[in-house]
Amino acid sequence: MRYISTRGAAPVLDFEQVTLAGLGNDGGLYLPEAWPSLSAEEIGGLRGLSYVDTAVAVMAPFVEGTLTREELRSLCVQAYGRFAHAAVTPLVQLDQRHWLLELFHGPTLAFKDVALQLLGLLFERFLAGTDKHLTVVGATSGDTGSAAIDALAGRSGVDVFMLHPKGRVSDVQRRQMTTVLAPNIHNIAIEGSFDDAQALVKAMFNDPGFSGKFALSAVNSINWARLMAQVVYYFYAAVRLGAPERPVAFSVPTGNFGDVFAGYVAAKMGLPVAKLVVATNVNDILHRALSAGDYSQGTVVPTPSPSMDIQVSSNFERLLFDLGGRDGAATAEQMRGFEATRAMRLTNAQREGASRLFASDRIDLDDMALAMRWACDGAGQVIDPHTAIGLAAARRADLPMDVPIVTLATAHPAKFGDAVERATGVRPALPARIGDLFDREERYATLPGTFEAVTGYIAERAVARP
Ligand SMILES: Cc1ncc(COP(=O)(O)O)c(C=O)c1O
Ligand SMILES: N[C@@H](CCOP(=O)(O)O)C(=O)O
Repeated sequence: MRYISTRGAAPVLDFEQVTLAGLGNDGGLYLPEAWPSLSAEEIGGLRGLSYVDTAVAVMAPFVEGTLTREELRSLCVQAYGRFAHAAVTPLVQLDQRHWLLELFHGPTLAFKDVALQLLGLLFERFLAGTDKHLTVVGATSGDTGSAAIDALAGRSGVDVFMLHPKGRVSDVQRRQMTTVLAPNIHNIAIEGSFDDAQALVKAMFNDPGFSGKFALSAVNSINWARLMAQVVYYFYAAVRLGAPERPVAFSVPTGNFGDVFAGYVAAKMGLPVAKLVVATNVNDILHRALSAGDYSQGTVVPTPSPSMDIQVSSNFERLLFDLGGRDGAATAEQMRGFEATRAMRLTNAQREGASRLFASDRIDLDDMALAMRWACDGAGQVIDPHTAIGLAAARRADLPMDVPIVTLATAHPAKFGDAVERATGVRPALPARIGDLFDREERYATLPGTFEAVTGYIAERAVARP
């Protein structure tokens, strides 16, 4: 499999190269040159398979030429062996139509573990026997950071510099990052929002002086391997609910558009997806883009679903490229326009293409709390604020009654205990394996959110290219 950039001017890469590279050197995001497809028979054949075997069947075409099926299987056995549930991502029924897909049984209690446990092992494999030293630069609104740190702490050949917006992640999220004291982990709280942190990371990749000096790599969903691993659970859930004979809809709490783009990839591969509901909180750039063609950046408003407090959604560029006829030059121009004015209109082709598969909704604080209470009182499920946004949108979505709707449960409720308790009166307990989180020592730096401050800090600690 070969990978091309959304902006058309970066070198074409294979799977190993794309995993190590992260962002394209033209500022674009990589995706497969062509979507692989699974026939209805092959999708039917996934029924009854374990998570690991489903993962191998779904991901094999993406790693072709780099990993054999056996090598991929062995990495998946290791990655998913760390999950606390035998089904890895179990489905839970709420009522006749509504289901939760619990994606939070990994080591750091959010859906990010599904991809990052695998990515950590891929880095290890691709670095083994080389003298390469990777400098991972990442931005987090809370969950990517802890999952990446868990996956990479103590690994040789890689340093992680993780930027989070100071005071804008939950206490559990912050401590999951800052109490990991391995020497290759460097947490940085920046003054600013997640968007500021993400812009700094992209600027580091795009700065020839900095990216020429350090072998930069990414753990955010700009890294293709992240999305590839997330495609798996759409297949895993849908075949359990009757695919390929029966279409299934998904409601996805959305911020950076990575998780829902993985659903789009599943549909492109042949999975019968009735609808992908993009559920945002009041930071609603994606809802405005999909419902009115208006992709213009607002000011980030802090909410009880902090991981979705995002106003510039990285992966939207992948969708614009794919819907716009895969024209790299046109995507580059559209993105340059956005970067200059912080606003862009979707073309008619992009709007029409998106409306075939996507619906969207914006969920405010009251509706988020209502969804938490509905799940708790009506179905005995305590859910986190992000999942609640997905569920609220799922319950309002205009879909035929016979289509099952799966809401992606993206985080464990204990990560957001205060918000859950406020809405439901129930205080979810931290799982025993991190029960002592609040007794652990924290270590992190606080920096102004400027390119000079952050790159200066990293340059003093990172290993330069030979
Ligand atoms: C708990 C949780 N839910 C939802 C999201 C949004 O996912 P995405 O950024 O892939 O759209 C995030 C952050 O990525 C998250 O951490
Ligand atoms: N919500 C995310 C933001 C980063 O998203 P990513 O999927 O691009 O890594 C987080 O928790 O950090």
